[in-house]
Amino acid sequence: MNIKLPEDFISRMRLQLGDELTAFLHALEEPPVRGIRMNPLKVTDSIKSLTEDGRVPWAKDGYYLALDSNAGSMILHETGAFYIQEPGAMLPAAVLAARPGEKVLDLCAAPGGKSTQIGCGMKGEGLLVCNEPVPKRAAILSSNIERMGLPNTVVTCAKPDQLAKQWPEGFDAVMVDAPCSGEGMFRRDPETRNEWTQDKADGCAERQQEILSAAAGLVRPGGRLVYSTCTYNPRENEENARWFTAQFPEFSLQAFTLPGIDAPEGMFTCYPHRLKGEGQFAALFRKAGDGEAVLPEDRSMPVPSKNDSAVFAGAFPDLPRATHLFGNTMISIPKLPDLKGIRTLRIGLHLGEVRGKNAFPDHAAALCFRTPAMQTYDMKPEEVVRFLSGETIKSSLEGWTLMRYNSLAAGWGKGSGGMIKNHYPKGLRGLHYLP
Ligand SMILES: C[S@@+](CC[C@H](N)C(=O)[O-])C[C@H]1O[C@@H](n2cnc3c(N)ncnc32)[C@H](O)[C@@H]1O
Repeated sequence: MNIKLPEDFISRMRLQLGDELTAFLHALEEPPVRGIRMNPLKVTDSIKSLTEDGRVPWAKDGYYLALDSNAGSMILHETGAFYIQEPGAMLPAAVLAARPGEKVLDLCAAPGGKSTQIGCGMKGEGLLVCNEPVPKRAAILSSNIERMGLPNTVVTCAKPDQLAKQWPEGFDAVMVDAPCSGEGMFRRDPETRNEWTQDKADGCAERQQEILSAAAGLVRPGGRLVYSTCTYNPRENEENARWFTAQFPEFSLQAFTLPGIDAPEGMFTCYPHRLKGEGQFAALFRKAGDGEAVLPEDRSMPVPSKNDSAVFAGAFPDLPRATHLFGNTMISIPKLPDLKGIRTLRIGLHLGEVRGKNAFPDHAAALCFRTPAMQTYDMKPEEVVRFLSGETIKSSLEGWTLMRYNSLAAGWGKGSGGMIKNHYPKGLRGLHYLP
């Protein structure tokens, strides 16, 4: 790795770390640390071949991952058995500690590392709104939410101030994992060293203040806010955290501890020479008072006709009942927040469609299925590789079939005349999956 660190960055880190600078610079030239988070909604036992590098102390279900692991190409990745995330990045959601039944907003959510960690902690109960203002990134976020099988999740694509107007004090907990100067990426992605300038970092600090200002209004009295970045820059981190409590005195920093982490002042930075992970900062705030998170319900969204509901429930009796129609898709969400005027990509669990007399299940519904009473087909490794590339599978089964691998659903197939026709989404098909 021959890309030099910017001189201004080194000078600032000297002031920041003093005697530790040499150890820090040395650590930046070491190989990066990788990690993986098992999906507790799908996997009950850890997957031995992927978890033998040991646990990440501060993150439930987090493990270190060998540098040369090809976990991202594995079929188990496609079935949502795990999410690849470097260990430092697992800290902010661990600090937020979202609980089942809460209303939680992840304001800067793509590609979904923190969102999926939060969603797993909520065990599919309550409401998780994942927002990403950049449309292409929001689509990736939505697909990761689907893959991990998280129901009760809404994916929006909006600016934070629009959400602040729509949902004042609507959430028990808000995550602000803000866009930043990315110094914590210098080891994992050395190219980022070339893009860094002090001016850019200053620009990030201003944008972070705008996002935090919007976030303040979204938290209910007594609720929590976690602010995080993947940079070491105090202007974006500690100074912004203190700026926030000065601007919004109803918020105060809260001490937190997690295994291997002690933050008596409510702020913590992962430095690679101190902890096994890449750079990450997290601050925990609590809003004064005590109040309920109230999200106005949307009563204008269409509901499926009785006939269509009956057709769908008849074909898929084990799926939850459809509560609304999102375009042509039947969805299930216990309480629908008011989404009028907000660009929305995903609402709750997408069940499927009814066309005429026929019901067609959605891919998301397959990935959310936990204990199917319906027809399943357990694929062998060579079959699942073919299934994920769009091929048919030989079988005498008839009708809709949940296609599984290692007890986890990979998608839908429909059996007819000795073949199971492939309903794995065209956009996800690929040839390079590994058993
Ligand atoms: C650090 S990344 C988030 C990573 C994500 N939380 C995860 O764990 O996978 C910051 C995200 O904020 C988005 N973003 C950019 N400008 C924003 C804004 N003004 N408000 C909210 N999010 C913004 C970026 O597009 C980017 O996806």
